[in-house]
Amino acid sequence: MITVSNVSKHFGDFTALDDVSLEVPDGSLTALLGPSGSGKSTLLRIIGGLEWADAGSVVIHGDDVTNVPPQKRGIGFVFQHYAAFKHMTVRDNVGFGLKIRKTPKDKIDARVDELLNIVGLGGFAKRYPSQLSGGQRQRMALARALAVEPKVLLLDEPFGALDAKVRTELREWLRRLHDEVHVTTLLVTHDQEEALSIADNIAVMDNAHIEQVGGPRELYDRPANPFVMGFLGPVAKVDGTLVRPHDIALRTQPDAGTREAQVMRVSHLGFEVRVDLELSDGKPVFAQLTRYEAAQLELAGGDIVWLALTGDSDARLVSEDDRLDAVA
Ligand SMILES: Nc1ncnc2c1ncn2[C@@H]1O[C@H](COP(=O)(O)OP(=O)(O)OP(=O)(O)O)[C@@H](O)[C@H]1O
Repeated sequence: MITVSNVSKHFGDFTALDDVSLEVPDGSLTALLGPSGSGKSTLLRIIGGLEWADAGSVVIHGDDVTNVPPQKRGIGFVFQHYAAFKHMTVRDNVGFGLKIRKTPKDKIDARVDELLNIVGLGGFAKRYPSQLSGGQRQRMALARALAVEPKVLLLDEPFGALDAKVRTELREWLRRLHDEVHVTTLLVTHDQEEALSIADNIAVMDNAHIEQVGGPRELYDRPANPFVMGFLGPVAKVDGTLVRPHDIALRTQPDAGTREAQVMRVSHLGFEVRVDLELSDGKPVFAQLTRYEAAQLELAGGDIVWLALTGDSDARLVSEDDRLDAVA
């Protein structure tokens, strides 16, 4: 377990972390999720010892490491732009940490072979980093970080510089890798889909604070506040109630509790159909239907429909914040 207690960090008079506490369970893949500038990397770097906290403590597996230098914390790091040794082969890059720890050569070779197989680079040992794709390089970085058997793996947007398709492949690969090696992992990402799809546990950050910690489903279904709700998925606002647009049903007849609206536009997005509407007070709102629901309603621009809120009422929040009138 990593336990962060009451950590604060300032850069001049700017507050990057304000009294932040977090527990990362043993063996979990936990994501630090939040917008740019929310303090995710700063928190990760403080856990790793690359940055000092102004106040608070960091305990890793029972040891207070608050004043321990990074190389003595038992941590593996991977950053967005991985600094590989260009003049060394993949084998030597991955084995580097073991070599400087004076591990016998046969042991290094065996461990590097094992790791290269785990990260799917079995046939690449003799290549140089420049002969790898961006995704392969990041997998090499993971192998190198894992080589010294770290207690904790810290990943700062490890796939951030790769194109969307490779990023999706690598995130699934990371999840499988984690299921295999079980090392306690903290992943910084600003991508809610990435966090929801691979993390066991997500800490949502905003503005130097952790807003909520929970499993993906819990955060999506029971967000603690409008920020978490809006950051994890689309939100529609109907008369001060924030709902997921797929929790809005459209009816062709009024009923108790329904709300009249006019269809402005119907967009077919594959399985999903997005219906943009205008409420009678002129406020925009949108609903997400399945293509089957939409086909049954035969909606077209200009139609008058009635909105009903469906789904779990815990998944709704009440907010008078006008910035959330129509968040796409
Ligand atoms: N060394 C520094 N000196 C001054 N300000 C800094 C320093 N490092 C970070 N900051 C500021 O602290 C805030 C938090 O930065 P941090 O990198 O932790 O955010 P982040 O959530 O990881 O964002 P991103 O996703 O953009 O990396 C930012 O406003 C940043 O400008």
